[in-house]
Amino acid sequence: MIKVAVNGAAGRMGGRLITAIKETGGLQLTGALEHTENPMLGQDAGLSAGCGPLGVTICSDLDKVLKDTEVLIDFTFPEVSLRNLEACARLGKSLVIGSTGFTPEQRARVEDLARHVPVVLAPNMSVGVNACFKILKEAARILGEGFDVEIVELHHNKKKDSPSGTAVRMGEIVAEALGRDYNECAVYHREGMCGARTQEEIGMQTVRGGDIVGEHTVYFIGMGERIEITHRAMSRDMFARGAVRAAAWLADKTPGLYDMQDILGLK
Ligand SMILES: NC(=O)C1=CN([C@@H]2O[C@H](COP(=O)(O)OP(=O)(O)OC[C@H]3O[C@@H](n4cnc5c(N)ncnc54)[C@H](O)[C@@H]3O)[C@@H](O)[C@H]2O)C=CC1
Ligand SMILES: O=C(O)C1=N[C@H](C(=O)O)C[C@H](O)C1
Repeated sequence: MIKVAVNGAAGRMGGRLITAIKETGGLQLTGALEHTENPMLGQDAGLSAGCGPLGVTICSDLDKVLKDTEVLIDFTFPEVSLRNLEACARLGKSLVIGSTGFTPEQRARVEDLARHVPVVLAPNMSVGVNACFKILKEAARILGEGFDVEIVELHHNKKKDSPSGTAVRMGEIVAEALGRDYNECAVYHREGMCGARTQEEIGMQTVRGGDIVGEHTVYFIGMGERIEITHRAMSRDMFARGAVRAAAWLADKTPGLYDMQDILGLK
């Protein structure tokens, strides 16, 4: 049995992760962690997730949980995931990070710490989105400079980071395939007499509302024709199943920074 714990256990993803661990053979839930102020502290993690009692109490003692855990799964915030990665590096534990919104400096710190322990960092754990990443690279390569690229993402009204980690990754993939630097060509805002779009820019648009789980469309807009590559998430379960698959995959890996493309054999 691979011993797996979840950080952010009472969150939207936390509940789905606990359910996915319960439903996956060969994995055992060894801990459910939450913020010290979370009202679900002391509750059974399975009851909180809605999948029946599991005998694991939601707590905030990271070091205690890590002692009896091989892989931690963390869907919270970049600052929290980084702090937990430092603890994992200290104690020799593996970490799957689903949190999004990392700054370049935070991402560099993850890369640094991943020299000591195995880490998966992926803005989207779904098979469908990772297939889109592959398709986008090929589409950008084929379509080249003659098509304007615009990316639109839609998410629920509680999402804190913008654009989504997935949309940024899509922008990076397209930019790289076109020989551009994403940080230089991404345009997040257009208002007033801002002038015509340049050929190089990649427009990044964000929509927030209601309970949208997550939608991403990359538009390749040419003269007289347009290609739209869209992924729509209908529930959070496939993100959770992807993360749990990543945790099982990571259990026997050597230290290093991996992503879902490694796990799915897409590299
Ligand atoms: N990589 C992927 O496939 C996906 C990534 N995400 C990302 O996962 C993250 C979480 O998303 P949601 O679950 O929707 O958010 P959420 O806000 O519902 O859950 C976050 C949980 O983390 C807890 N938390 C905050 N600080 C903590 C701390 N110091 N220690 C322990 N727990 C702490 C909160 O109390 C909350 O329960 C976001 O960054 C989101 O973008 C979401 C879905 C899929
Ligand atoms: O916050 C979310 O909900 C999601 N976040 C991820 C992202 O930022 O890309 C993945 C998914 O779209 C859901």
